[in-house]
Amino acid sequence: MVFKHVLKWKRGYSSQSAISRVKNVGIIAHIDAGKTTTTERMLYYSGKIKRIGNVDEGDTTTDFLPQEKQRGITIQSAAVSFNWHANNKINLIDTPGHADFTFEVIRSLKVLDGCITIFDAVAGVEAQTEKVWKQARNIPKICFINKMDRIGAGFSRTVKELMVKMSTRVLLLNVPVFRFDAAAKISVFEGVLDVLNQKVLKWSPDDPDKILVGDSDVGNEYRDELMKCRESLVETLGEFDEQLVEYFLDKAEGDYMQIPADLLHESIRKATINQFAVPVLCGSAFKNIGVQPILDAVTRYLPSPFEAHQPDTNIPVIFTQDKNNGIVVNGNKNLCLAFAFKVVSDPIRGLMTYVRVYSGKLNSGSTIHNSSTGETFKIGNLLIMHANVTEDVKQLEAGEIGVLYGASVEKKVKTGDTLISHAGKKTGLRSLNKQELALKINPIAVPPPVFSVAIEPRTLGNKKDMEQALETLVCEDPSLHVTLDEDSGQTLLSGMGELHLEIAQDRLLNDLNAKVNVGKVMVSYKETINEPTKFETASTESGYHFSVSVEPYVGRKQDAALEEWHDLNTDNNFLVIEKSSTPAEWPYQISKESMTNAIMSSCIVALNRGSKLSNFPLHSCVVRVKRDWRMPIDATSATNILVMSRKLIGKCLQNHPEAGFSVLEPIMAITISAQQQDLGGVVQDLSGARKAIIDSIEEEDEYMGGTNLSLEFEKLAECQYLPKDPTLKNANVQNAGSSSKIIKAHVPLKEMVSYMSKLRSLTQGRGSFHMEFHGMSKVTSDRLPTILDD
Ligand SMILES: Nc1nc2c(ncn2[C@@H]2O[C@H](COP(=O)(O)OP(=O)(O)OP(=O)(O)O)[C@@H](O)[C@H]2O)c(=O)[nH]1
Repeated sequence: MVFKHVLKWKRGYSSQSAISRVKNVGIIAHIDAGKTTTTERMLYYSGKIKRIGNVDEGDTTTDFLPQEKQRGITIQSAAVSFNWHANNKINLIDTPGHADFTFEVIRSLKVLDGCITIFDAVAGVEAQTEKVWKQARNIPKICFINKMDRIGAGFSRTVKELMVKMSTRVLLLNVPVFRFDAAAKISVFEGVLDVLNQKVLKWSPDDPDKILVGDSDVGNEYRDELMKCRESLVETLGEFDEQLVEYFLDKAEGDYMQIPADLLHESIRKATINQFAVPVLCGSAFKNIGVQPILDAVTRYLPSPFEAHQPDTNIPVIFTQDKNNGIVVNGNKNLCLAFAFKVVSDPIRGLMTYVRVYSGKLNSGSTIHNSSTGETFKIGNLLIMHANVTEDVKQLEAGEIGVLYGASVEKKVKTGDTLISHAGKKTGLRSLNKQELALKINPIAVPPPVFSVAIEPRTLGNKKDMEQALETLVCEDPSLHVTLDEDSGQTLLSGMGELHLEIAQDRLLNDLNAKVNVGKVMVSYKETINEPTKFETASTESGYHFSVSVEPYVGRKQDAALEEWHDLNTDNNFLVIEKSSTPAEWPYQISKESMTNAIMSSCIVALNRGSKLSNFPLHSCVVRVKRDWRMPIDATSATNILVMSRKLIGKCLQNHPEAGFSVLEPIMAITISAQQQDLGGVVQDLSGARKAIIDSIEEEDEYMGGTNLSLEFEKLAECQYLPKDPTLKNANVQNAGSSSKIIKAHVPLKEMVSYMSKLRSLTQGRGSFHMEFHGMSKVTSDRLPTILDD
């Protein structure tokens, strides 16, 4: 397939003006809000696809994995590039909404400059949307209130909830327009009132290409509404934009209707980029209503790579704009800084590494330095992705998202690595100084896994293939973890939830053709240490001396002069190396990084093996290396340190009394929506059989989420002009007599296995729930025997 819009776009856009027309945006929301449906319409209206696919028929562009088509849900983020109005290029990532795939969202957010947040107008602000909104805190957003065609859709109710729950001001760019169907006695959603251009836009329900644009004079029917919306918009912008206030008072003579749309566009753009407020639009993606205005808003208000929040780095750097070279780090126009955010295994190309280039240019065939691993190698080919279709390119420029692949890159780059190269053909990396080569973009935090399954090869001969397939799986999705229990020889695959593991298993068996047996889903328990162990010491005649202890992690009281902290990036464990009396100049032949990496590897293996109490991996522990450590000056390998430190940690754990450890279990925060008549059964089941702690039960209409709601935004929401929600009346007629309640509780994960089917039977399918990891908690003594028996 050839994308004519891609070809039209003039690549090689080093000039400032071209980069400023690129938008790297993500589409985020709770499951089923309509992200993929909206993405599909955007692709259609941009001309990128000729036919609209639908989630329910399994033929959308971005949900192309067989598992996505079968289940009608997004599992992996898919990137598509398209143009909007000739010169604006949008690189869009459709992200999954299910909580089990949160890591997929987090890693996409890391490389995005702006977000479109989608809300289901009936469900309002849902739990996962709140969560991803917080994760995207540095990223400017626009909001789309979708599913306005559904009975019970509440535009204003959702906007109010949005303001209060997300603590944000809103800028209503359009508001819904309804037609009253006298025969059915219901209000039917048919378009929007465009507040800036003072127009009514109506779409034809049967023909996605027809927009029935109203006259610029909106007529008496909508004039009053338009005035109120404009007044509210200008008043909100006026709090932020003095120039707009001046224009309003002087040139517009205090008339909200006299402010030109262009002036408002610029003001909204500044307010959005500075995260003073979020623009809000509405529509129904499924009915093809209100999608084009989202694309206008993306190109007008979301930041270009120039204006976006630049990434956080290990060493402070200065990002500047250069007329000819785009974004430049520390004034070095030849330095290319890129970040790997995803690795995918492709049956033809092998491992494909998705990167975002932040500065300079990444050329195919150039030599790059992976500053996260210290390795240097040549890169092969470069691609730009359009969902599952590829475009070969010679160069990726600052602001672009593309893919590296080829034998020379395979296994040399993993998710979260920083890549550095130099554009100079002759000198290459040699022209970069030590600091530039050590520059790292802060990696992506991997959430802890809560469920596991045991995996075993069907025959001994399948073992190697199994290990390779698991390696590929974890390389693609670092939120999956593989651990090997050395005593039992059992391999465990752990993930974020039941669905996450189900999909991983599907992929393992069907895509990677692993011949394995998979056990039943189990909760991932951990254990922790209650007080520090004794120091265990090893000294050799050849000059090695190490003393190690294991202690509970109680926060990071780092004293940089005395000790160095290293995050083991798993199970909240850390390594602390106390500073020895090493001279300022490192005297040893092996580097400090090699020594540290060897001890870190030992910590991970030894802590994973558990203690005398159980063999659950240790969590929230600190391995401390006492300051009297030393090693032979002329040692050339870190193997001795690796073996020695692993044995010492094992000894610390084995010599510590069993009572000095506690088992930890994952606790989940759950939010259940149930109707009044089902409430008793649901609450009884939760607090009885499931050992839940019920935090609150509230009326759904009054429910506004967490306890830290900002009073300031509650007040602002009261003052914000919001039109009436006529379809709420339709819903009230249909749901007369049944009010919904929201139950919030904390429950051990063990008690929530297969809860969906239980809730269905308790509520006759009317209830729904959302669950997210809250934290690890010590298992009480009454429950411990059952867990250890399990
Ligand atoms: N009535 C109505 N249904 C919609 C609308 N938009 C989406 N849907 C339906 O809502 C369901 C979920 O849509 P998706 O586009 O898959 O939602 P999503 O947010 O991408 O879902 P995940 O990626 O799995 O989180 C599908 O059945 C869609 O047909 C809309 O505007 N109106």
